[in-house]
Amino acid sequence: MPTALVIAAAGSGTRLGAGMPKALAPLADGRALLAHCLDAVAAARDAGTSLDAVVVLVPADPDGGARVRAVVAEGRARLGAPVACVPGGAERADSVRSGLAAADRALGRGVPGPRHVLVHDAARALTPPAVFAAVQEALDAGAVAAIPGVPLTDTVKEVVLADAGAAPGERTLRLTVRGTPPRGGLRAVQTPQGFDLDALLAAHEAVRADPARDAAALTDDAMVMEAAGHAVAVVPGHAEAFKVTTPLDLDLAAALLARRPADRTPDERTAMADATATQTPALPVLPRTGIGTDIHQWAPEDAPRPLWLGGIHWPGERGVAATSNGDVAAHAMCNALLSAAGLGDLGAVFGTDRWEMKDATGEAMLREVLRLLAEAGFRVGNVAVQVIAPRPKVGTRRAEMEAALSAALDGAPVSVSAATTDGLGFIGAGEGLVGLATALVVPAH
Ligand SMILES: Nc1ccn([C@@H]2O[C@H](COP(=O)(O)OP(=O)(O)OP(=O)(O)O)[C@@H](O)[C@H]2O)c(=O)n1
Ligand SMILES: C[C@](O)(CO)[C@H](O)COP(=O)(O)O
Repeated sequence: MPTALVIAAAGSGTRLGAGMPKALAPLADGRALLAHCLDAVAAARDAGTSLDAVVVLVPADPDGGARVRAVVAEGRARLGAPVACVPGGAERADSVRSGLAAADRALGRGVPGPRHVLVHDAARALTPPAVFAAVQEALDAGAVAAIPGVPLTDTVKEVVLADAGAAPGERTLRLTVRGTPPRGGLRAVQTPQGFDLDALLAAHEAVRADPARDAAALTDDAMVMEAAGHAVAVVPGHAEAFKVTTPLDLDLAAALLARRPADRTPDERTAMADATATQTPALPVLPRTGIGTDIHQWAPEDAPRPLWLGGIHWPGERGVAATSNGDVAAHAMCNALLSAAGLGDLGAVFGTDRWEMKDATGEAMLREVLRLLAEAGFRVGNVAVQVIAPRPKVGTRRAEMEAALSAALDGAPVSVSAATTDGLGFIGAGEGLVGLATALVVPAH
């Protein structure tokens, strides 16, 4: 599919306060934010994202524009696609509209089939290749719009200005809470945002022609598509796709750069890590172990349920009482992995507000835990899980369980074992069964 990338780099960076256009602001290694963004695009391309044209929106003022063009000139060879620089507008939406027109020209009209565009913020300079890939995959699968999103970690309030209670003449306006949207249904969205190019061109044109629309209120391009009535798919984003907006974000960027295996010498990396250590908390450097358990009651004889254990179905075996599929092996593994990464446990992660995970299979939970681990900078070393129950006979299907559980963890080694309790305790009495797991995780970089 012909695909253009539009990089919005025309902003002034008021909130960063660097005294220069944000695209030029140096990160910890002295290189401009936009240079890092171009590296991220090159890395995405190397990892399989296909790009046929790149448009970079540069500041409209001649001096800032020339300096940003110079950064593009230095990085263009790494992109492996024709690159055009176009002056941006007053608001991000104005800039993007100019970029889309340039993308339209660059890809050419009359090509059979859809043309795609990825709209990316230069300010999300450290976005990992996986985010580009997820957006492009969704477009290739037929989505007209696809955006990366991450679950929220803060509770969000809708607030209103209220001066009730203010003394006469008091000028202070107070904010009061109007409501609290359920957090499980919210996502913080990132870029690149991917679209059918012709649909996005038409949607931007429609909002531009609407005098009631304020360009400053159009904070992303998905909104423009939503206004035109298009469905917008959400794919997994990544914590490292954060937007450099305030000076604190530069500290986070410095910490990330110090741990990335970029094309720097070991001495350069050590120097950066030393410089960063004074500003940011130490990053994990050692393997970490974790422990997890899960216990379920057997389902009552008069309300039978299927048994899922170790990622596989056990026909003919009595299932467990649970709202999920009750896979104690997978759940114990999730707990052990979260414990190893210091991310809490299943209750904390999937508790009451991750409604999209309700009724999830054990494998889906493991995949989500793996994603959370990656976000926190860890990959899985290995997991050992033991089922404590007189039945089913785990040994007969151990290899199948190990294969299913390992597949859910992208191939990380999983070993499965089993034990009984010699008839003792609640397990021996046939009340329920236990999953017990240990996990080792290691820093991803
Ligand atoms: N008129 C604008 C405004 C923003 N952007 C780009 O849109 C992205 C997201 O905007 P933001 O982070 O808000 O950047 P600034 O507008 O530069 O920052 P501020 O709002 O603090 O001034 C940035 O990569 C920015 O360069 C743009 O191309 N044109
Ligand atoms: C497009 C965006 O990055 C999605 O989160 C965001 O809306 C840009 O907002 P900004 O205020 O222009 O930084």
